[in-house]
Amino acid sequence: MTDLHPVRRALISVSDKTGLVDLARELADMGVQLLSTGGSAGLLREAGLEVTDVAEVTGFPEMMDGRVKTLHPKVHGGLLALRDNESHVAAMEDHGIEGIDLLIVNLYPFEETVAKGADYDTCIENIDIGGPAMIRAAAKNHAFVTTVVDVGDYGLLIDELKVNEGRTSLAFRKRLAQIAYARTGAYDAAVSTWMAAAIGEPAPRRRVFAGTLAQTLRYGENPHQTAAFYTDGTARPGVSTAEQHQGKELSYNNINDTDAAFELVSEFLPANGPACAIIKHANPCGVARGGTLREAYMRAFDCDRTSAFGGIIALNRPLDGETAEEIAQIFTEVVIAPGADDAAKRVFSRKKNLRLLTTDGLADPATATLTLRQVSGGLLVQDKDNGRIDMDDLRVVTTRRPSEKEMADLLFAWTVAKHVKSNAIVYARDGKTVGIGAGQMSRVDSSTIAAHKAQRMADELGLAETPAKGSVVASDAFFPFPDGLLAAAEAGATAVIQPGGSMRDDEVIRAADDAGLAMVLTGMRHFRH
Ligand SMILES: NC(=O)c1ncn([C@@H]2O[C@H](COP(=O)(O)O)[C@@H](O)[C@H]2O)c1NC=O
Repeated sequence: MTDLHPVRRALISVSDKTGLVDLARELADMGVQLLSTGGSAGLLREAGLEVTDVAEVTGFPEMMDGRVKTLHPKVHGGLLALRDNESHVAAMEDHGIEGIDLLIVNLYPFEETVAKGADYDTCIENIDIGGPAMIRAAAKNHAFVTTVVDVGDYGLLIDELKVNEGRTSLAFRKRLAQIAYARTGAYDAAVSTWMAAAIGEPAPRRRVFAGTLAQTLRYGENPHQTAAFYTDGTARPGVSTAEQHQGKELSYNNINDTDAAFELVSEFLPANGPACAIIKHANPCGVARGGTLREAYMRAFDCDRTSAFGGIIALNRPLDGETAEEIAQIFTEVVIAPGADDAAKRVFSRKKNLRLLTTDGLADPATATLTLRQVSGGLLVQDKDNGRIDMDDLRVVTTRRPSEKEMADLLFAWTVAKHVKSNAIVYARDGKTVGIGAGQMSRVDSSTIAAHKAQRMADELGLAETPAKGSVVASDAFFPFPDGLLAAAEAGATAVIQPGGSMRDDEVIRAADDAGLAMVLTGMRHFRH
């Protein structure tokens, strides 16, 4: 196999024409002959470059609204022919096929068209056929042909050609071929995913997921694991789309925790007041509302000062200077917020290791997206838990109704519990968590841990009594027995929110009545594993 292969003839057919003229000019200067399709050729000609229309090569005009332009043996033969195979060379001579050494194609903007919410027919018309066909052909023949599918690779191509005096190396062509197949694969993944949604197919027989490398990571969850971060093109505000203002690169665990933090704080609409969530190991260790952002942060911090050290902080409003000053008092890994003012940025510039991320708004908790989890030999796919309840969805099942204040705290605690790993128990009072029990195999243990954390908060802050006294408690799933509920009552909770639905609901409700608790059932569970 020849290693360095000369580029004498290039076919250019691009939808995104960014950087095209500059690239083509460089190629022309190197003596490369340019072939091109309608719009691309027009642009190059306007720029004064000499171009041959593909239609002239094929002998057929572009037709059917561009559905057929390059689908012709003169194009595909030129891309696929093995230059060192006698019968291929003979076929080229017999049929007047000239080799194409370089293919520059980017595809109809199908993904962007879908993202804009275009109608069915418009999406269909934006499925590129000729482009992927050429890309796959050229990439298969990487022994001789160079395939460029990303505008971002134009510079690399020119450098490669300059270094090798108008030729490309096999290693370079192989690398670009891999990128090319990933591009056509991702393109078809987008088409099939869109079609599944369009025809209402929730579990298509074959499912393809695609991602674009956003960042290679120094390591994974642990230093001996390699890792990388891929984005799926979704424009959702959050860790994948945020702007990083300072600090070193995010790690695997940072990305995971920042996502958990921002998704949680996004539950709290800015119009309903400032809110803050502090996350450690993907679980909240403090969540609070406040009159100001600073107050929301301080109240969240007070829930579990020990765990908050080295945490990830998410805010539902743009970060201001006074909140930044407060946050800067201890070591924090990441702060994410829908904006940050100059004063805040000035404060953080003193903390070189702190990463500040700003987003374009909050993530809509009601958006229907998918979550994926890998198991050995497969992927579990489900809708993201975007279930939400309000006051009207609650069923009061105890003799005593929750007071208005209890009701507000119940809904707050329930919202937080949705973001805590199961079994989740959350104590809350006055719009702040006062004890969170996460990820235990027994609900009673989660209850006990949450109560213990509340007591520790009392000790740390020098409070006269545990803040669990007079709190409310949320449980992400039903209490199978009265024991978990009684543990909460013993800790001082006065009202309970839980899904209900246990075989022993009657027993649990009786126990609540006997303990003087008010209890509401949501009819919705929020397991999170
Ligand atoms: N049908 C074909 O034979 C065909 N060949 C190339 N294309 C696409 O046409 C676009 C470029 O068109 P133009 O140069 O006319 O702006 C590229 O995105 C390319 O992938 C085609 N269009 C759609 O399939």
